[in-house]
Amino acid sequence: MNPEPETINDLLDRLSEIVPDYPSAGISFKDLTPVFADPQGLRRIVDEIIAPFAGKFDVIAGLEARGFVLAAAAAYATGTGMITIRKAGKLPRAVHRDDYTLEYGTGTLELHRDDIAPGTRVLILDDVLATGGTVGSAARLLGMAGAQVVGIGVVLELQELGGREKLEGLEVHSLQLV
Ligand SMILES: O=P(O)(O)OC[C@H]1O[C@H](OP(=O)(O)OP(=O)(O)O)[C@H](O)[C@@H]1O
Ligand SMILES: Nc1ncnc2[nH]cnc12
Repeated sequence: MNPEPETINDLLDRLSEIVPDYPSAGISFKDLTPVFADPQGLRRIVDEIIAPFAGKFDVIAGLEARGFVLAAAAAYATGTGMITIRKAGKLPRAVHRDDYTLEYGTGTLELHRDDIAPGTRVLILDDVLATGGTVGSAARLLGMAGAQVVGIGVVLELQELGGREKLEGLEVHSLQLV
C-alpha cells in the first residue's frame, strides 16, 4: 500500500526555517527558501496556492522579492503572464507608487503604469502575509492602474498580526496559518 501523501502543513513544517530576532530583535522570521529549494516543495506550494483561483484571473502579480518566485512559477504553470511589483527605484518607466508599512519597517512599491490594462483580473502572490501592509499596497497600485484584484495567495499567514482584516473585501487564501 502507498503511504499517505504528506499534507501541505507537514511539508511546510518539515522544510520551513524559523529564525529568531531577524531582521531585528523580537521578530520571528519565517524563512521559506528551503521550500523553494526543494523540488516537491516548490511544485506543491505553487499548485496549491493557485488552485482556489483557477479560471478567475488573467495575470499574476508577484511582489519583490520572494513573491517573484511564486508568481513566475505560477504564471508559467497556468499559461498566463506575470506583473512585477517592485521596491522603489527599480522600474525604468513611468510608475504608480505607494508607501506602506510592514512588520519590520516601511517601504515603497511601484508598478509600471502601462504593464497592465484596465479591467484585467489579477491574482496577487506573495510568500508571507504578516501585517498585510505589503499586499495592501500592491492592491492599491493595481487599483490605480484600473485592474481588478480577484484574490491574494500566500504560503504563510501570521494570524496574530491581523493582515487579513486589513485586506477586507479581498479573497485571501493561505496555505498555512501560523
Ligand atoms: O504583511 P507585511 O507586514 O507587509 O509583511 C509581508 C512582506 O514582508 C516580506 O517582504 P520583505 O519586504 O521583507 O521583502 P523581500 O521579499 O524582498 O525579502 C514578505 O516577503 C512579504 O512581502
Ligand atoms: N515574520 C516574518 N517572516 C518572514 N517574512 C516576513 N514578512 C513580514 N514578517 C515576516
